Amino acid sequence: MAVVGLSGRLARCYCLRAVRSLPVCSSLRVPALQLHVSKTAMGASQKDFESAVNQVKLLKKDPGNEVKLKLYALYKQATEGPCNTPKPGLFDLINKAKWDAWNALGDLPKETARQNYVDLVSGLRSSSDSSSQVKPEADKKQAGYETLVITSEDHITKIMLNRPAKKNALNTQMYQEIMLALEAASKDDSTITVFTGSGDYYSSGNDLTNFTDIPPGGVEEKAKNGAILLRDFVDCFIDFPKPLVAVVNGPAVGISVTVLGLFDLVYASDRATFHTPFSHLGQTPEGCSSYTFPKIMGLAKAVEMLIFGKKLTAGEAYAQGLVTEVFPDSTFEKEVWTRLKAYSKLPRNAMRISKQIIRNHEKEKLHAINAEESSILQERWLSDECVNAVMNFLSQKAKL
Ligand SMILES: CCCC/C=C/CC(=O)SCCNC(=O)CCNC(=O)[C@H](O)C(C)(C)COP(=O)(O)OP(=O)(O)OC[C@H]1O[C@@H](n2cnc3c(N)ncnc32)[C@H](O)[C@@H]1OP(=O)(O)O
Repeated sequence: MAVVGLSGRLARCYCLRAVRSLPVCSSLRVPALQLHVSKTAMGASQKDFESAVNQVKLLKKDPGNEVKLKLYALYKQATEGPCNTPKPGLFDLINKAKWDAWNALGDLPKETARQNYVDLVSGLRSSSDSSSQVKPEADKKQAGYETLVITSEDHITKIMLNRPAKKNALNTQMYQEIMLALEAASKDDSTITVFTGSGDYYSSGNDLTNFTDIPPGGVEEKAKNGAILLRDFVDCFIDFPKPLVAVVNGPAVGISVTVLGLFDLVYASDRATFHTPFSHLGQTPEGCSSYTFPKIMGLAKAVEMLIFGKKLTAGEAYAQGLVTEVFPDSTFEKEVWTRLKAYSKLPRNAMRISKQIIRNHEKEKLHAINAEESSILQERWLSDECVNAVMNFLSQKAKL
């Protein structure tokens, strides 16, 4: 009984929430994992640490209570230093187990705890990855994703956003699965990677219910975690090494529009629209759009979209250079996939290297812009303007 309770309570602590609902993996055992734990401070940066905290949520398998306790203890040591809180009472089993784990770290320096946390997560990730390798057969739906449908066929990896009942709004799980999918696609044998949406929408952007799940650290912690997630998510697009194609099957909103500036081809159905209503939501541009949009369409048109929330038709988005080509909805799928299948036969390395030449000199700049946009949004999410706009949507008083 204690173990079951421990799992539930621990899951609420320090970014372990996502692990709670997943099945326990008996192949993940503490001694093997401890081999990955460095006993000396190797100097993991704060960014590495924050990224590891985020990666814990990506684990596909529950690492078990012992490892969760170890993660908890290292997290506390890394962020607060040695345990100096009173020991919980004998019958407070869960908090006592947590206290014991933290206290056992003694005077371990914060930096070493930070590094050990990063190493432990890295070990967990490799165990998790190797136990969930993609099947060798191509052209099969890849398992392990709940919010995406991923298929590989004709040297094309297709990532389909798959929450049609919610207009493919991006919830936290979808952000995380997309990052995983991009990492896998960057290494698989496909030549190009394609994003599309299932149902009538491409995507309605950030899932506004993301704002409702407040962690123990309160709204500030929520905003901080959101900014880290956003930065990591957009970084994956900036760094993606192969040609990236958006097949925009219907309306696109918010972050699903802004990251299009980081894609290499954007094909749109004539039913698609492109809408970035940031001011309406008390928010500000993300996805590097504060830089890519003025560059793509000129300052005047970028301002209309990003500050005044003007919704563009597919034809207008094409005229502004955001979209590569528009197709009639009735023949959209057929025409686009015929085109993409032909492109996918082009030499893989040549395409990859060409993308590098075209994009690499801007990468550093894009990472810096992404970091800045994310940190500005972290503040915005705490503003009355944003809170009121989200409340209005959630209480069904407002739609776009
Ligand atoms: C890591 C954080 C990054 C943050 C950065 C991102 C910035 C953005 O992306 S801002 C853009 C945020 N998106 C929105 O504001 C869109 C909100 N949605 C709407 O206005 C309408 O739903 C929409 C115009 C898209 C579609 O309208 P309808 O055709 O009338 O459909 P419904 O409203 O009935 O939608 C069906 C169903 O889906 C839910 N839904 C749709 N979009 C979202 C969303 N973005 N977040 C959460 N939920 C969404 C909607 O509530 C309905 O749900 P049910 O009522 O349960 O059926």
